[in-house]
Amino acid sequence: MFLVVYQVTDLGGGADPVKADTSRVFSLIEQDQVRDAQIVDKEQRIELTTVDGDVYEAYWVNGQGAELAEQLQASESVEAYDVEVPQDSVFVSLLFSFLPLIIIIAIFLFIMNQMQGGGSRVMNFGKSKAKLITKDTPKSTFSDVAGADEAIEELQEIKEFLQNPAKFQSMGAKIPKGVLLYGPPGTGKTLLARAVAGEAGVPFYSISGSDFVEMFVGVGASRVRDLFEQAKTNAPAIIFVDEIDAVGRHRGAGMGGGHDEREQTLNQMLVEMDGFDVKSGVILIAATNRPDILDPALLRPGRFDRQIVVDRPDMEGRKGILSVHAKGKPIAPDVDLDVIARRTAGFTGADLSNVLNEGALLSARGGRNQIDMETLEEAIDRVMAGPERKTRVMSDAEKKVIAYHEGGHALVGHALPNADPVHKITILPRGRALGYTMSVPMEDKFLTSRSEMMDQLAMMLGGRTAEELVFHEPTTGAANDIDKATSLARNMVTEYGMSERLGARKFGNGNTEPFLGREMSHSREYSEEIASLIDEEVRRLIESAHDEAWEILVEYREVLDDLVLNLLDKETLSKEEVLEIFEPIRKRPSRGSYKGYGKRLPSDKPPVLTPKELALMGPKDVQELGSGNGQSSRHAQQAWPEADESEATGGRNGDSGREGGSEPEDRD
Ligand SMILES: Nc1ncnc2c1ncn2[C@@H]1O[C@H](COP(=O)(O)OP(=O)(O)OP(=O)(O)O)[C@@H](O)[C@H]1O
Ligand SMILES: [Zn+2]
Repeated sequence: MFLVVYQVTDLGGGADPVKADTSRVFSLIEQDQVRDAQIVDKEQRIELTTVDGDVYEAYWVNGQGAELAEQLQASESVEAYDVEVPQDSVFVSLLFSFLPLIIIIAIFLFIMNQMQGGGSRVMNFGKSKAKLITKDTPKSTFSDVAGADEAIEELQEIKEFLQNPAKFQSMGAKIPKGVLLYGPPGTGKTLLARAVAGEAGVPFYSISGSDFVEMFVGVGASRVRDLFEQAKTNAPAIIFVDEIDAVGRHRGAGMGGGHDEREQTLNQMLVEMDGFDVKSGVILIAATNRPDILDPALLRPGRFDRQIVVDRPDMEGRKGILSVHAKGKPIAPDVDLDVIARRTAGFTGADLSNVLNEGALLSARGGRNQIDMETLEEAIDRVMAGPERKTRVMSDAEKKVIAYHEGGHALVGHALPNADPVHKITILPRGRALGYTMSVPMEDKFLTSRSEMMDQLAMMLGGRTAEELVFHEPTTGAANDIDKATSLARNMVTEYGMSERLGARKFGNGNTEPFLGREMSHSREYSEEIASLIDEEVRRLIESAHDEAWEILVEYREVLDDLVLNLLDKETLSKEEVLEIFEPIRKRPSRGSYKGYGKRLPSDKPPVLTPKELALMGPKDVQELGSGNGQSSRHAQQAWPEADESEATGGRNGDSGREGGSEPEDRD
């Protein structure tokens, strides 16, 4: 910073000054030899240019500065002189006094950042603020959501409230403050929440729980406050918190006694929820796929006390979702959405929308102007197992092993009475699988019987068994099958009470996904004896399934060879082609009755008939059934010959269809 006295001229012009004695400088000035000068007060230095153009530099002692200035001013030859008083700017001096503090804070931030898992989040949390909370008024309506009729019905009330809060308030109606949507990823929870806002025409504030947690200390809680403030000023409105489990986990259950930041955020959310009431016209909708780990405080009355399941769609639902997403796409006339819905058991809405999108991409790439059935079939395979890897080169020997392996699955499955029909076999590598056999259940199932599980076990082991039988050498290809078979057998013993020796009891088995502290208490809820008994029973189930697969494959070795030849030739066989090859196979009889009753004798009385079954029977049969004499009871037994073995068992609902069936039998 220059303190300019008089006018500033070009000082010195860049020539290097010659060092001169102070006395010389004084005398030069006195003799009017100096043209201009620059005084640097702080350094007690003077730089001068003589009338001859020489440049000198000299230092003076403290106090001489004023004298110099006086002399310069008095001198007649001096055209200009300049005093420079270098002074630290306010900013610089502040910087220096706060520098230690700044360094400390920087180190602290750095450490915090490291603790939060690295990255440069601290540096850009200003940025993330912008995208963290999004606000819009969605255009979507309930008609964009298919296959979730029950959820929509439940949300109807919320929509009506948001459309006219005053009406509900004047009636003193109790409206839930919070609605929790839970279900697997991609089932349309976000879509539903947006549809409520769209239907009611209210603003939709959205934030994701994991974003909260990723943020920097103390910010999470204040963001929650912001969010509620904003929503309240724009009420009626919806606040949508996706992945609420990220903040709403059981408090104090994290590693090392809990995550402070998360807890603060959660507490703030609870405070906000308690603080607003129906009058505010704000409704909180949260989504999670882990409702089990939520802090119970969140689920208490007055908070998320309305809970709605959003599950994988059933066949009708899948068809509906497919039609929603087919809208606006050029679908070829040969496309039958019914067939596609049937083939996609276990798919979520997101998967199905992917199928149509993949179909559109494939068609565009292939230069077609319509999406046809064949393309959609290919799209299903892609969504199910990743894109076909045509480039992967497989040796002929490996191809043969894979063909026998897949053939083993298919043949065993076909020979068993309860396995799902084979839909397709391929030895084309896809995703992580080297080949797969796809079987499709006839209908969505919510209960799986013991006999069905036994058949599934044998089918799972069919691939490995074929390798053993044909090559006398198993490969790594069966690892995934073995994994699945083991967990199924283990579940049968420890979850579904299907072991005769252990009875209908549950044993925590660590098979369920471990979470929080629970994992530990899970591992041992029973004695060593029980543990080894469980192992023995699991082993028995697997062994008997293995034996069964072996028997079937030995019996139909010729059919297996035939199938393999065809597979090596065509790589993919359709259902019809497979059925033709399997022509000689006779289905095995139903398996022997379940002995798990112990001393208890099963009733020989058949179950009641459903109205549909009654309608199918002639009037004579009904009469006989109703008459109650010995003869009719024998008749009834014949009408239901498998009375004592088709014992329906504790169901795995929903995903059972996928478990046993349509998932690729992976050979990785
Ligand atoms: N029931 C449905 N009807 C129509 N489309 C659906 C349905 N479910 C999902 N989709 C499609 O899948 C996409 C993803 O669904 P969405 O994001 O709503 O799932 P989500 O349950 O919120 O998933 P996540 O738990 O991963 O957040 C939607 O944008 C929509 O295209
Ligand atoms: Zn396999």
